[in-house]
Amino acid sequence: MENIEDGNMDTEKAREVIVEFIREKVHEANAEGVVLGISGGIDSALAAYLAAEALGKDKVLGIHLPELNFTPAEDVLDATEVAHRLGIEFSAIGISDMLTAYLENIPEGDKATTHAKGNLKARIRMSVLYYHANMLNRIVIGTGNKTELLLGYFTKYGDGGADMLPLGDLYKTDVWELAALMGVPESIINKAPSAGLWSGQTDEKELGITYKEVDRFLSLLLEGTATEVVRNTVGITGEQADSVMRRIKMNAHKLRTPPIADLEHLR
Ligand SMILES: Nc1ncnc2c1ncn2[C@@H]1O[C@H](COP(=O)(O)OP(=O)(O)OC[C@H]2O[C@@H]([n+]3cccc(C(=O)O)c3)[C@H](O)[C@@H]2O)[C@@H](O)[C@H]1O
Ligand SMILES: Nc1ncnc2c1ncn2[C@@H]1O[C@H](COP(=O)(O)OP(=O)(O)OP(=O)(O)O)[C@@H](O)[C@H]1O
Ligand SMILES: [Mg+2]
Repeated sequence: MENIEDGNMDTEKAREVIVEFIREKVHEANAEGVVLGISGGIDSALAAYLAAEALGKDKVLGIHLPELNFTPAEDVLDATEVAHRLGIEFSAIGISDMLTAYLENIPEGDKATTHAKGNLKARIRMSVLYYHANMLNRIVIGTGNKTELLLGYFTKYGDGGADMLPLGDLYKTDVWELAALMGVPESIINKAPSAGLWSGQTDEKELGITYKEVDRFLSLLLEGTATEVVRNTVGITGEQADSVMRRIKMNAHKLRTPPIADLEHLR
C-alpha cells in the first residue's frame, strides 16, 4: 500500500486499474491494438509500459515523430530505448517535411507565430497516429494526465486528440511515481517535462509553477478548499494562483465536445 494517508494514491492498484481499462477499451472498440506517439518524455513512456502490459507487445505500435534539427538527440534515444525494452513495434517518422509543406501551402504560412506553429506540430503528430490507426484497425492512446487536463495544458485536437486517456486521472506527480514503479528508464524520469513545441520550452517554465505545487493546488481545490486557503497551504504567490485559475477557466472548453445549436424546439 502506498502513502494513501498523505493524499497519494495506491500506485500498484492504479496500475492494475489502468491496465484493465486499456484492455477493455480495445476490446469494446473491436480493435486489434493501439498506436501511440512516444516522445522520449515520461507520459508517453508510462503509457507505452501500461499498454504493453495490458495488451502484449505485439499489439502496441509506438511512433516517434521528431523534428529535424530541433528534437533533442536524447529524446530520440530515450524513445527508442522504451520501445526496445518493451519489444513493441516502433517506427520513427520525421515531421519536418510535413510541417514545411503545410506552411508553404497555406497563405502567409511564412508568418506563422511560434504559438500557431507549435500547435500545428502537435496536430500533425495526431494525424500521423490516426493514419496508422485507420490502416491497422487500432485505436489511439492519448497520454494526457490529470494535471494537463485540468489546466487545459495540451493542444486541442493535437495531443488532446485520442481515443482513450489511460493517465487522465493521474496527477503528474502520480505519473512520476508509477513510472518509477514500472521501471521506466531513469533518464526519462529525471528529464524536465516539455511539450517540445518551441525552443527552450519546459512545462514548469511556461506554467510558472512546479508540478509539485500545482498538483497540490489542484487536489486541494477539487476537495472544495477555498482558493485563498489553498494558496497559503501550498505557499505560492497570488499571481501564480490567479494564473492557474485563469488557465482552468479559459481552457475548460477543451474538455467538452463542441457545443451544438439546439433546434429541438423547432421540430
Ligand atoms: N471559449 C472557447 N470555446 C471554444 N473554443 C475555444 C474557446 N477559446 C478558445 N477556443 C479554441 O481553442 C483554441 C486554442 O486552443 P489550442 O489550439 O489548444 O491552443 P492553446 O491552448 O493556446 O495552446 C496550447 C497550450 O498547450 C500547451 N501544450 C501543447 C501540447 C502539449 C503540451 C504538453 O504538455 O506536452 C502542452 C502549449 O505549450 C500551449 O501552452 C483557439 O484557437 C480556439 O479555436
Ligand atoms: N517527438 C514526439 N514523437 C512522438 N510523439 C510525441 C512527440 N512529442 C509529443 N508527442 C506526443 O504528444 C504527447 C504529449 O506530449 P507531452 O510532452 O505532454 O508528454 P511526454 O513528452 O510523453 O512527457 P513530458 O510531459 O514529461 O514531456 C506525448 O506523450 C506523445 O504521445
Ligand atoms: Mg514531452
